[in-house]
Amino acid sequence: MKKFKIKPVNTSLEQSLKRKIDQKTKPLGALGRLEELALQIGTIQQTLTPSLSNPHILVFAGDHGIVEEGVSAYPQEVTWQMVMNFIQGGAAINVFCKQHGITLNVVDAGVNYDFPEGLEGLVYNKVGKGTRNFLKGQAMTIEQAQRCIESSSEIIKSIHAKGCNIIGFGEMGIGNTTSASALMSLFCDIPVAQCVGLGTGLNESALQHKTAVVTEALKQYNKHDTPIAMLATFGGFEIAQIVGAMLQAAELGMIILVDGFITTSAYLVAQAIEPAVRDYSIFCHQSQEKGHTLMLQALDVKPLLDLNMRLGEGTGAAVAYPIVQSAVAFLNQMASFESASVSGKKA
Ligand SMILES: O=C(O)c1ccc[n+]([C@@H]2O[C@H](COP(=O)([O-])O)[C@@H](O)[C@H]2O)c1
Ligand SMILES: Cc1cc2nc[nH]c2cc1C
Repeated sequence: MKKFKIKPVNTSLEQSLKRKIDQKTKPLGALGRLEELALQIGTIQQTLTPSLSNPHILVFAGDHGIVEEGVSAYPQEVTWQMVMNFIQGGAAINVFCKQHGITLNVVDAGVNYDFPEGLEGLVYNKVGKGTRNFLKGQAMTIEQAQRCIESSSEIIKSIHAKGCNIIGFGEMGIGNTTSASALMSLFCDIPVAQCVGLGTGLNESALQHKTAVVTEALKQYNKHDTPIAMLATFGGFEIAQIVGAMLQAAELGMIILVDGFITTSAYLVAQAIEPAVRDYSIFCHQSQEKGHTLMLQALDVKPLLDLNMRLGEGTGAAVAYPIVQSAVAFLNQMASFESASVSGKKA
């Protein structure tokens, strides 16, 4: 198994960054969460003048054998059809990436479809044509999970080599909220019923069925399983590739933008493998998918946005990006009390 060397961020600059933030022409603390972001980014980059360069969002796509159990409101072919939509520029994530100057890459991590060769904008990294139904055995082999992690880490290295220092992750995969719910229940130790939600839009009776499917599947869990074994048993190829991508991005000191419910489930696995991935991660939004609130609470993190979104694709990360830009911009560009000759707080 590939080992990632993720350094917890060095906090020695924290005091100087705080001082710089406090000297800006504003009441102390008045930029709220933007101040926390500026501090985090300055600490990640070890500078009082951080910058964001060549932002990317990667959408990992994969199919799920568990859809045989009737756990999604949409048919499996939507996964490949949406991949084509991403490539043609017509999805929500295309619109938001274009709006904010973010480069979008789409990765076929394991879609159950043979894409024609040479599609521009598609990264061919298929590890299997969809996972197996995890009600009937492991979704993928440990070897496949490892291959996902290793191959996606290579994708991140090549993007980093193009000068990218901030990267968001999104996903596309009919059925993947079922995997994410199973992972959440295991990694957060939260009862299944609180982890399962409507996904793309189930009705009440289908929700009960989905809950029963996850409950039954989790009987396979063995408490001696490693995070990789848990990922292989209940995950998806796109989820596993996001795990490798996050770990590699953190090793390279990049800022990681975490999207919604499924992406955060990948983060749970990444953090279980290497806890220091936390220092590099920004939790962009609170998805409307039921389990996401508890998942974020279990992680003790507060997302930047709560817009009732539940799309995935990295859309929460894309919409949060300008907020991250604002944090870096105020730190670099605002005047200080001294430079602008503004009186500071009364003693
Ligand atoms: O990101 C989220 O929070 C989110 C919440 C619910 C659904 N989704 C998207 O919907 C798909 C999975 O839903 P489902 O019902 O098929 O499991 C998948 O393509 C996800 O990108 C995404
Ligand atoms: C249409 C559609 C678009 C999506 N994008 C991410 N998940 C999705 C699920 C569906 C069904």
